[in-house]
Amino acid sequence: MSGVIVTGPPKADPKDVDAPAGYGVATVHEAMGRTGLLGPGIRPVQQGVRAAGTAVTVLSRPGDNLMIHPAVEQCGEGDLLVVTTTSPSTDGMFGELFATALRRRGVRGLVVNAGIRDTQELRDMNFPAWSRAVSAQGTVKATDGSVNVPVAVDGQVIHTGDVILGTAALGIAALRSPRRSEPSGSGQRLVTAG
Ligand SMILES: O=C([O-])CC(=O)C(=O)O
Ligand SMILES: [Mg+2]
Repeated sequence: MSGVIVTGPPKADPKDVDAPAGYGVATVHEAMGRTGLLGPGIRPVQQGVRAAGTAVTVLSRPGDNLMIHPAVEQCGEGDLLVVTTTSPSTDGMFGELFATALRRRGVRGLVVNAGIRDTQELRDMNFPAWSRAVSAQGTVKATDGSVNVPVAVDGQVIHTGDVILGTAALGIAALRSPRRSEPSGSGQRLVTAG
């Protein structure tokens, strides 16, 4: 796989990120016309958290978390990291070390369409995270992939710059703004994870 790292992608307007943060996922999803709900395969790692952030996306090989490293470098204040793999995987590709690095950059949380580990530490850190699986299975750091390209997560395509909202109930939704189709990339989708 030949990868690409897109730097300096368009970011959501902070008011578009913070506006839905006070509402539950179900409310926002309904208000957006019941569109974009991701499947229930992505589950909260802990209860009692809510996160809203701008998507930085990662496409990795299964069982290989190399690309999360450059993705962390692309993350900044108010972002939320979204990771998927090129074929299904439940390996634990994210844990407390990555969470610590992301938190230092002001990142608000994580959605990983694969496995997560160090879950007790993530709860102790109060780091909001949603995943397909919990698994201590280690991953290699060997193969290139992509950062900030569109990624598919449980039935929806998430673009870098989309707004992601997560709460600790069931469900995850992706809601697309019509502006997203503009070539300038100035629009964002609202993605909710609950
Ligand atoms: O290091 C890894 O491969 C993933 C992990 O456990 C961490 O981020 O703490
Ligand atoms: Mg670890």
